[in-house]
Amino acid sequence: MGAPFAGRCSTSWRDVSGAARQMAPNALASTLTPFLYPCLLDRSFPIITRKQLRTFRHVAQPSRPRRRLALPVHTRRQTTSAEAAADAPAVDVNQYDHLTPEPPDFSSASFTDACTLTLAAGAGGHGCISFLREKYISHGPPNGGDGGTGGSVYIQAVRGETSLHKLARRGILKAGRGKNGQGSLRGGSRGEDILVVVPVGTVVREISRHDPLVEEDAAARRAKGFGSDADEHDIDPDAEGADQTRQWRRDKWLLFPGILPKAFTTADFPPLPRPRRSNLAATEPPGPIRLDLSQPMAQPLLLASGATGGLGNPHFVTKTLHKPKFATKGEDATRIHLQLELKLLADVGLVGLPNAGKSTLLRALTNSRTRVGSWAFTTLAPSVGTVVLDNHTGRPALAAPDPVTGMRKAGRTNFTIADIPGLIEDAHLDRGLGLGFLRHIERAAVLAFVVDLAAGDAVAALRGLWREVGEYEQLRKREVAAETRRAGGDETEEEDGAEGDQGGMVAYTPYENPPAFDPEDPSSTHMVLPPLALPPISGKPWLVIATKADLPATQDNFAALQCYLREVQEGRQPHPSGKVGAWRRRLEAVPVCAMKREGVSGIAGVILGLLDG
Ligand SMILES: Nc1nc2c(ncn2[C@@H]2O[C@H](COP(=O)(O)OP(=O)(O)OP(=O)(O)O)[C@@H](O)[C@H]2O)c(=O)[nH]1
Ligand SMILES: [Mg+2]
Repeated sequence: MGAPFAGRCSTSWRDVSGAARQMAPNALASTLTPFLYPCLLDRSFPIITRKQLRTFRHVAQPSRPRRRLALPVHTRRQTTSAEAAADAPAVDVNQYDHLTPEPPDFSSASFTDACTLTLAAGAGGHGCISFLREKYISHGPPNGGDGGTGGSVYIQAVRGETSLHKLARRGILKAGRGKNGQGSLRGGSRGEDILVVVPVGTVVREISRHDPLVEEDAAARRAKGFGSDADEHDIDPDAEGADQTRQWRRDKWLLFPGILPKAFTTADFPPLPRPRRSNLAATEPPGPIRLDLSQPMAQPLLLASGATGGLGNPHFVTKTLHKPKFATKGEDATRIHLQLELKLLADVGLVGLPNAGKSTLLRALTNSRTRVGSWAFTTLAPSVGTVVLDNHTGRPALAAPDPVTGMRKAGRTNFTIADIPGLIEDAHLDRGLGLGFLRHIERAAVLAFVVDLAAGDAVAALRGLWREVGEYEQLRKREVAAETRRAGGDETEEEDGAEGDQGGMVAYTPYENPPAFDPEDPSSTHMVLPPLALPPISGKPWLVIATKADLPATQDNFAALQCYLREVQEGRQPHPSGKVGAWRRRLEAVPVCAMKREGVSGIAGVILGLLDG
């Protein structure tokens, strides 16, 4: 019961409630509300408890409005079509346009293209200490089951996933722990596996790893006087004292209830069994993990196998010890700290200054609903659109027939275009949104430089864009070289213009055609494949799309751009990237007004020529 309201009003609740009981609720509401509500609001009503107030509120609820009866049809006033048109809000049905969209038409998907993630395999379940108890067998033999193996962590690249934002939010993913063993020799069940689903195009790099078994081995080596860099083959695992460090590890043993911990020092404990790995561990990729999941995977790939479970007490029966009252705990599991980086897979990458019209162009070419606005950095996340060719019927490939088979490639029915946020001058110094988004055009087969003809010198803009792309390429090379050094691989850096490397990255190939596994070769696993070779960015075919050609006084700018490209193609001008072996076979500039879809239809043909040529 709440505290009563204190007040000065002389009317008592009893008077009001007595009156209320005699009146119909609606009548009460209409009669008393003008009087009561001010009293209640300034808390001047005497001794009304909260419960009474609730009762009053219930009584004074205004009744629901009555349902109106439908009028007979003949009594309704018929409105003429002219009147209806005058009353209706002025909506121009032709006003909506895919290229000048309103905010509700913008797609707003969350997008994350890089994140770190910790994956923890499941720990093993504990072994069980149990003894057979049956009628007439009061002290039977030990029958504790082994602990279950922990859950494993798998990864799979699938089509349909487009972003890493869900994983970025999780931070850590843990597989299930194995269940403990039980009596009657019942082993614990396996822990639950987890599957990390990533978009196709994700690059996975291992940052660090916590492997309890490796750390225990290292500790054992140190205890025996070997340096941490001692070769594994130098150490005899069965040597006297090899398991000394594990023997007295209290935390590895489970004791029967009632046994005091001091029994560890007095009882004749067997040596702790050597740590075991589950059989699945043999199929893990060799660490440190570096994967390029550039294809959809038919099956998940194991990243970290669960730890093995502990041993039940029957394992410790000896000639002298018939009823061991101890079992071992399950092993701790591996934890891997990974960096995931998504590099969108698109055939064409749009590169341009902010506000150049990239997103409008993407909307003109595809059904993309990317945001468009007349200010810089409208686009904050990359988006990919698909250009459908000839209504999905495909078109004959332009490439020459294969000299061996004499067959032409299958007709292409579509190609994809990636729109990324705009680059500004000195983006490599982290101005604007930086260069990070260029990772999404790294794998594109063709680069389309989008230049705004109405925003000053188009040639200077093109040179500025190439400068930033060149800086990005240098940055990536340094990163890859550092990563290769960390992984203990080849330290030599690739020469400019040579085949691009992936920092020893292992490209994933579906399981259908696994390379032969050679048990004699320690480096041979089903994952080791030739490194992926991509041409450097300056070696990719490229074109220039000159936007806003509808605006006045842009013709001269376009003519100067065309002249510059012709000179670059003929070798009279250096390539804008400054690289010697850069691509300059067929340089074209396409003038368009993306907002009115003018000149856009020719772009698909030019791009197809570069893609298939
Ligand atoms: N006149 C004219 N305006 C255009 C054309 N293309 C785009 N615009 C306008 O230019 C402005 C910028 O267009 P966006 O497509 O958002 O430019 P963006 O390059 O994607 O810009 P960021 O996302 O900031 O990098 C918008 O107001 C468009 O309507 C064109 O061909 N002609
Ligand atoms: Mg944009």
